[in-house]
Amino acid sequence: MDVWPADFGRITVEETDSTQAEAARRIEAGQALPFWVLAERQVAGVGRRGRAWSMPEGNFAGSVALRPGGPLARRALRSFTMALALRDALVELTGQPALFSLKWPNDVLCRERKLAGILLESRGDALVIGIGVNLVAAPPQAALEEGALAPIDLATAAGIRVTPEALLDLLAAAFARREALLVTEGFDAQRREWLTHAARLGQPIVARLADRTLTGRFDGVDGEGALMLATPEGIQRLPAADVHFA
Ligand SMILES: O=C(O)CCCC[C@@H]1SC[C@@H]2NC(=O)N[C@@H]21
Repeated sequence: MDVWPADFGRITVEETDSTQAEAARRIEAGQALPFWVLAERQVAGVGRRGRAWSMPEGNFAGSVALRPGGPLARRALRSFTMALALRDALVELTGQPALFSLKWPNDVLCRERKLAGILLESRGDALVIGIGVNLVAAPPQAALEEGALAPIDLATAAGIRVTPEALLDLLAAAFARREALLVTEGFDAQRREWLTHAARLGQPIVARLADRTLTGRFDGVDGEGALMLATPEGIQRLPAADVHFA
């Protein structure tokens, strides 16, 4: 049984608009960092690129606020740290490592469907990382954007019912462990580990950018977390994109 990481606070709220906004308000109010905030109900969750994130009761909606220090670009590497930590927790809960893979930049998949999303937001010198996990229910495909990866929930995919609190116990411990390793050893070990779990590595993918869509082979992730896409015009380095499986 993992123990709660000593220096992280833990706040549980019955209902909030978004745990991202809740964490931001608490930082503003002087709450000591780092801390986790977990919501039993989240009524206005946000996803990447301003999308809405629906959260049926029983699913996991939580955010961790920390002050990572270092340059802004390196803060974003926590999306890999968090994805690995979430995978650790899910493997520990299910005992089924083969079920879970990682999709660049920061989704956790189960049976190649979207199980969880991670959102990073800066609040001054603090970083707030939000995690949404479909524990008991997934949104209907019709509620998602066209071309979005089909969602799945853990209860259906792995036949196991997990409470948000039980997931947080393991996730917080795994994240604290991996965050400490990121700080002491740097990104490369996590980059390489992330790649061993990456979905569609070496396979065709589609990367949608603000102004164009590129098709190519997913060739890896560089030392700053950018996606490397091999196209007929050569290797393209993409710091940000929406990835779709071809
Ligand atoms: O678009 C994504 O894939 C990221 C989704 C992140 C959702 C989580 S749920 C907890 C936290 N609070 C929010 O409002 N969003 C994040």
